[in-house]
Amino acid sequence: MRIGIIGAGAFGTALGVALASGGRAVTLWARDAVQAGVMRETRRNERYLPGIVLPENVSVTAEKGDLGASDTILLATPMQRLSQVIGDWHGLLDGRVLVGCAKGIDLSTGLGAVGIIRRGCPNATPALLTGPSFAADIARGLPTALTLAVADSGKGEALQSLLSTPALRLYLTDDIAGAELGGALKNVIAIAAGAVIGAGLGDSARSALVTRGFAEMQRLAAARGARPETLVGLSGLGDLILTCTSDQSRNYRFGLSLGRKESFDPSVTVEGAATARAAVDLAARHGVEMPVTSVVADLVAGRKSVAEAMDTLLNRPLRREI
Ligand SMILES: NC(=O)C1=CN([C@@H]2O[C@H](COP(=O)(O)OP(=O)(O)OC[C@H]3O[C@@H](n4cnc5c(N)ncnc54)[C@H](O)[C@@H]3O)[C@@H](O)[C@H]2O)C=CC1
Ligand SMILES: O=C(CO)COP(=O)(O)O
Repeated sequence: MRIGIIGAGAFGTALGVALASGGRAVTLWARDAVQAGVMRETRRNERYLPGIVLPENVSVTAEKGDLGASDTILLATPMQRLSQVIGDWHGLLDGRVLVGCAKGIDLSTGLGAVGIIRRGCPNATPALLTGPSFAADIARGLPTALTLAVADSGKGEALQSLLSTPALRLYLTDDIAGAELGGALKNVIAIAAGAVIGAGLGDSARSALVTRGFAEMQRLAAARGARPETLVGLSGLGDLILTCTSDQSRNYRFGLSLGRKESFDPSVTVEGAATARAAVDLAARHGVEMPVTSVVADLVAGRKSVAEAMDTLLNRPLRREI
């Protein structure tokens, strides 16, 4: 069975490498025919995943039809592009097993990856692959554990074995809302964590912010029907810890640049920037307080400086912890 992957960026390529190294045949689709050609020739993706060699059983293509042989297709494009990708590919995708790999909340609908897949491809079996994993770690075959969220547990188990390898260990859940929101909101908190460190406010401040940020992630997730235990699992707390503490994270590095008042390459995918805005809207709809997310949205939009954002948080009325 050939696994298809749409999106030959860092994560799509890394998953292709990991699955192929685990013995699966993979078709990796890149939207740029020139990039696909270079990848086929050099067996590398130097722009997005430098230093990694593509195994022979990864076939790189820019032809959509080449994905027709794959019953299971991973969607590895950024969140704010997913709706468009599903629209472009609708004829080929509907009815297949579609695994969303994007972390975020769609700005125009407030939906997560599974919600976008369900809306665009009602006859597909949607799933979400999320959790703590840097593309470079996965591609190097380092041990990684992720959450696979699938509503139908029978289909979920089949997919879990198909996408697990000796180094890539998938844990199954049917809590789609919890998995979607954990992965989406941790990126917003990672921007805040980076900003605090970048501005020189210290590790104690970062820990406070990450913990209070986690409290608001849990509040919004509960309001959206997620199970509390999902938020303390790999897709929530696990990914929050990783992203708020590692320079490998683009969201964290973007936060660092805000804190240091440095510029940041706008072509780099920073999912938490748009998701902060989307989460503020969602929180307002549910009457949930999200002060950290709200100041991140202000920071990203240039409405507040890091100093003003910290003042806003520190001047909130004192309250009980829980
Ligand atoms: N890089 C990482 O370590 C991880 C990334 N993710 C998630 O995976 C998703 C994708 O991220 P990355 O691969 O890292 O981003 P990236 O920036 O490395 O690559 C994005 C890819 O999507 C393609 N793309 C963009 N718009 C497209 C469109 N309309 N149609 C087709 N292809 C399009 C780009 O050409 C590029 O190949 C994000 O939601 C990210 O949060 C999840 C776990 C780890
Ligand atoms: O989702 C990730 C780690 O789990 C990747 O984080 P960044 O998108 O911040 O690089």
